[in-house]
Amino acid sequence: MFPQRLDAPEAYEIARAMLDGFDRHYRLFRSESGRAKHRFETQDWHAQQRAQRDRIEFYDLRVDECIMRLEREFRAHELPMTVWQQVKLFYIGLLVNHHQPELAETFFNSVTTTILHHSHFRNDFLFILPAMSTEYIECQDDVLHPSFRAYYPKFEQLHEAVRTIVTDYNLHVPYEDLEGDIARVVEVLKHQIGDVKLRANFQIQVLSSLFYRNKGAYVVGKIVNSYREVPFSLPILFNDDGKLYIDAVLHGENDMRALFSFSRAYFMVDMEVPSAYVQFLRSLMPGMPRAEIYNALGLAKQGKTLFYRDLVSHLQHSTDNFRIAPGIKGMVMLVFDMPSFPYVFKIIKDYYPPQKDTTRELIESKYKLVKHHDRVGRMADTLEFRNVAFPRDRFDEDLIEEIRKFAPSQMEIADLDDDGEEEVIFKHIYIERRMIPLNMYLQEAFDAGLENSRSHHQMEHAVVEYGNAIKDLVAANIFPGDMLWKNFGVTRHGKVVFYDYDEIEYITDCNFRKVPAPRNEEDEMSGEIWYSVGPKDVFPETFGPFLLGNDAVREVFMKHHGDLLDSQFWQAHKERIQRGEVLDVFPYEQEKRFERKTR
Ligand SMILES: Nc1ncnc2c1ncn2[C@@H]1O[C@H](COP(=O)(O)OP(=O)(O)OP(=O)(O)O)[C@@H](O)[C@H]1O
Repeated sequence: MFPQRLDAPEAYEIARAMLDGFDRHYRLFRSESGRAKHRFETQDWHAQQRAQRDRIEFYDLRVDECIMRLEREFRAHELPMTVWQQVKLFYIGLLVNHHQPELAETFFNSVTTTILHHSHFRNDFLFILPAMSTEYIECQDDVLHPSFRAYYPKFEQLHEAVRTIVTDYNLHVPYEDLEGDIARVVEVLKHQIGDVKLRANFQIQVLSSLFYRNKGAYVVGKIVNSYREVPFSLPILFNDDGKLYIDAVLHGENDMRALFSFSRAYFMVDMEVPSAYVQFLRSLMPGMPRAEIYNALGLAKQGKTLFYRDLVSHLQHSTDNFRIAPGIKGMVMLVFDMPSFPYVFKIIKDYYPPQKDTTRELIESKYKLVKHHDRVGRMADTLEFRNVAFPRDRFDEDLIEEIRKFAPSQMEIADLDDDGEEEVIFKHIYIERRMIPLNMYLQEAFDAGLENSRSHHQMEHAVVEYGNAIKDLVAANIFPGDMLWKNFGVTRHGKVVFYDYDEIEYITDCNFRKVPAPRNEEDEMSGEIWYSVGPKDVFPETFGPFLLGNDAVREVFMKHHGDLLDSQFWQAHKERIQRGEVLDVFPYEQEKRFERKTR
């Protein structure tokens, strides 16, 4: 109901207090992101990774603070709905000319749903849809610092233009060989522009802030010529002498999507108007949902809001049902999907088989670990929802039965909004990108016959990528725990990504051991494990029998990744991590990197 009169005396003050809460959040978020430049310049990689982790918590902390203030000053949970409706109108008024209105609306939703203990479903005082536009936000103060900068060189001035672009970021560290780097960059850019006439609008646009993550800083931009746009990114890294160099030119939508993938840590970017960054990035990657772009920028709550809107809209424009996900069922997770929607939904079961010695809390803590950790392109990010509702009539019966059987505590079926239609409400659910489970991908190749060169290549690719995925995880101090094929998926770009987190451990917490030699014949003949095994003991040489039953798979695996069966490999990495070394894991293929004299 739209209030006819704004007659609640406290409504304006509450709206003001909420916006103050949000503004404080964004100020802190932005300054932490802004400090990434200094951490990069001083090569403080541990601090960079710590900041990436810590920043994820900022949002919930600020929401809690804001709720405490509203309770203290206004006894917020006792306020009637008529007051909240007026608060919302004042809040909208306060958002005129705001630079992050879409984030502030989401903040409003987070605060009010917590205070009112309501589900997200169809509350007319929430921002179910955005009230404020984010189009063209740039303000007068920002004229000197627009979200992106445009450079208009002539073809023969490209070298100077790239030099200006790079030096405009004002990094306080010298380059090892800037002119050489620029020459290499220009060569690739020229190739991308192609042998075409440069039109009057020919320009290079770059986002005004660098994108920082781990040990890299990235220029992100596009070349515009007539109606054609070529997205590109320049990764800037440090050499061993503490000098900078440009490592590659990434170009085209696929390269950009790999850079911004859901399987990597969030970027640190100093942004006054995040929606302008998102709009620019969307023009580089039209196929990437805005939700995932917000996530990649560290604005995960906004990502969640947009994801939910996309899902609701998808439900309105589709007719298929939620069903049990294809593949081998999980022992601790109940997984379902909808064929027309590229995500999977995961609920923690209430009961697990005896070999899974775990608890709901432990499983949640493992998922949280992954959220906070550098996912190095090898672990899928998850969105976490509580009390989320979907239409009952979009569920397959056997899925409902499966949930009733294995996760009854997680599901309620009710008509929430009294419209005569039932909803299925999930207490707690994880959502992540759908991939092809690696066991199914391999099976596809086996079924087509490995004598067929295409299927052989598919099998080989899967096995090599699987090993690469494990090695990247190891570099980032992650032991996947359960390394069976079924726990990995293949993305649309053919990358292998891990998604089963319930047995994940830090490499540094594991003891990598060789299987001891049998003490006697009895030991040798025993089918049982006769030696003592601690809870964190891992025996890499025992991985083989589970993974390598197929001869062709074994051959490829042993050729490329035999070291994974050697405890020494794991132990050496553990020691390296304990020494504090941070390895590079590049969000692009090795072949993309420039040849350099020293590296
Ligand atoms: N992101 C995904 N994309 C596609 N399928 C998935 C995805 N995540 C899970 N699945 C499917 O659901 C199954 C179970 O998922 P998951 O491995 O997360 O559950 P689990 O209970 O932890 O498994 P386990 O029994 O190995 O511990 C997978 O084997 C796979 O078939």
